[in-house]
Amino acid sequence: MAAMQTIPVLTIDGPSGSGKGTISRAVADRLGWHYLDSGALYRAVGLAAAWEGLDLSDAEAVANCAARTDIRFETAGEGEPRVIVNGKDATRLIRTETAGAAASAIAAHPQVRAALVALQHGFRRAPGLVADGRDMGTVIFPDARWKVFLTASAEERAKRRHKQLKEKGVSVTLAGLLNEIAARDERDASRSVAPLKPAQDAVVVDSTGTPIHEVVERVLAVLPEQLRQPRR
Ligand SMILES: Nc1ncnc2c1ncn2[C@@H]1O[C@H](COP(=O)(O)OP(=O)(O)O)[C@@H](O)[C@H]1O
Ligand SMILES: Nc1ccn([C@H]2C[C@H](O)[C@@H](COP(=O)(O)OP(=O)(O)O)O2)c(=O)n1
Repeated sequence: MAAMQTIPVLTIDGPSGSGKGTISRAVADRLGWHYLDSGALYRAVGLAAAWEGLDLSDAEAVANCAARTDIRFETAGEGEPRVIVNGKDATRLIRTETAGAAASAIAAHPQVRAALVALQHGFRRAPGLVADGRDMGTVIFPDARWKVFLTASAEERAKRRHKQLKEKGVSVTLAGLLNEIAARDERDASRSVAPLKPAQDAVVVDSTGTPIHEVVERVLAVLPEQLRQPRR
């Protein structure tokens, strides 16, 4: 346990579309650290529960499903790792807005969150971890050395998501996305367990109007100089 606590963690929490995944992967790559996409775990459980035809409001049933769902991340070169759920490649499926809404619904159950704690702690491996989510700095890694809360205006987040989905060939309206984002923000921030809010000791980074490379530098600036040396 003591050895585990010495492994450094940088947490990056924030609302949907704030750029957590993009920035966390880039920062983890620059540092040569592991990356935890905790949202993908909730999305995978939402999907597995839907595959089993479970009622997503049934906390016990979904928590049991979370405990027995096999979730693997497979990194193959550049880009997003593939996400394998119960042996099926769910990389694309988990990214749909439907899967996002299912994830947000099942994530409100304390029993489901509890079922995923040990799995998330297991990602803390040398030389370090960048953990991306909603409660990384508040609940899962409260002892993390560095904590960032990444935000952007709801309009900008909806525009980013719109562009991202359009590039994937998914057709959605900007107005519809803005509504979805506002509803998900509200549900994630108002739930009683692990609500979306900055940890007291988090540095808030607002990325509205800031290009990706600049946001990466602003997040890296939270870490000490010697860790930021380029690896190659
Ligand atoms: N600072 C930024 N400026 C413009 N687009 C961004 C920025 N950060 C992220 N994006 C884009 O916004 C979309 C959502 O980013 P993502 O990392 O998936 O956010 P999150 O994980 O917080 O939901 C992606 O298409 C990404 O390329
Ligand atoms: N640590 C986490 C991560 C995600 N969740 C929930 C809340 C979110 O609405 C869903 C999906 O999270 P994800 O980070 O993949 O979603 P976005 O990419 O930010 O839209 O899961 C959570 O409750 N706790």
